Amino acid sequence: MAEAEAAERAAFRAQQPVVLSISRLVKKFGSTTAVDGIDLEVRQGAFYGIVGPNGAGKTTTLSMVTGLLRPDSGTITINDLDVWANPAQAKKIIGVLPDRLRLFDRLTGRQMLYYAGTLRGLDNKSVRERSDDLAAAFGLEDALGRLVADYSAGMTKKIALAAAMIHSPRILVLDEPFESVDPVSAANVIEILQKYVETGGTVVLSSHSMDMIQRVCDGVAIIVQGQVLAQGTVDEVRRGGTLEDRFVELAGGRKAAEGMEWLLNSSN
Ligand SMILES: Nc1ncnc2c1ncn2[C@@H]1O[C@H](COP(=O)(O)OP(=O)(O)OP(=O)(O)O)[C@@H](O)[C@H]1O
Repeated sequence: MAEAEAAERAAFRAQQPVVLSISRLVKKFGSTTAVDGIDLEVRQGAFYGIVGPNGAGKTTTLSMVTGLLRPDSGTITINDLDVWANPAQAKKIIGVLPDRLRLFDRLTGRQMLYYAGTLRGLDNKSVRERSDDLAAAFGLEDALGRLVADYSAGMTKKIALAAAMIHSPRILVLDEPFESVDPVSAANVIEILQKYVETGGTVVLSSHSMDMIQRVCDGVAIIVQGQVLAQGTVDEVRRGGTLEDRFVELAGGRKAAEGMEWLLNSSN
């Protein structure tokens, strides 16, 4: 986005209320500290990206934010509501796209949206109307009658995203929403999400696509080994370079070819 526009948006964003606050969050799995004291604040209307190398703790963090995984310590509040003290209330205002999709895939797309909507308390008519709107927005009109088990990876991602949005949540937490999604569909999804944040919704997503984050997000956090090493507006974090350069610098540089002589010499 243009620099002046980005600065204007950042100034506006700084005046918005904090909708997600993460404080001193810790999660260990045995001897592995997956999340090591994370502090983060996300304001209303933000399009916020969380990036980090594989195993950095992104999914673990987002699972705790959405009430799926209990933290060892620390607090998470959404709209001033402590997620782990009031999980049922908090979940009403969150839409979740989890990382490892475990869907009821013996349902058709329409049945899955019906299930998601009804579970969130919507009546039949609203579910039907919203399902049609979402299917059109995600280009899934022709797939609604088919079993989700038979969807491609990208289609599965899109139906899960539609299910996450059907109850019009105030905050969407999306773990790698663009993985396997083709570029045209990704652009459509981004457009939908941009409209959503323009009308006061908030998006928090994790992604490995630095280009996309740099292009569409206004805030970003770089997480490495369970800690936030940089956070702020995308311009603050990238410091004049690209987000990818800053990411590689903080993640410890490239070292892929070291010690791989056996492979590199294999054609001799
Ligand atoms: N259920 C679990 N049991 C044991 N260890 C786990 C569990 N879940 C995550 N971990 C470990 O916690 C660390 C953080 O994992 P996490 O999935 O949060 O990383 P990530 O940043 O989402 O990675 P990726 O980009 O590869 O998806 C890793 O070392 C992982 O092996």
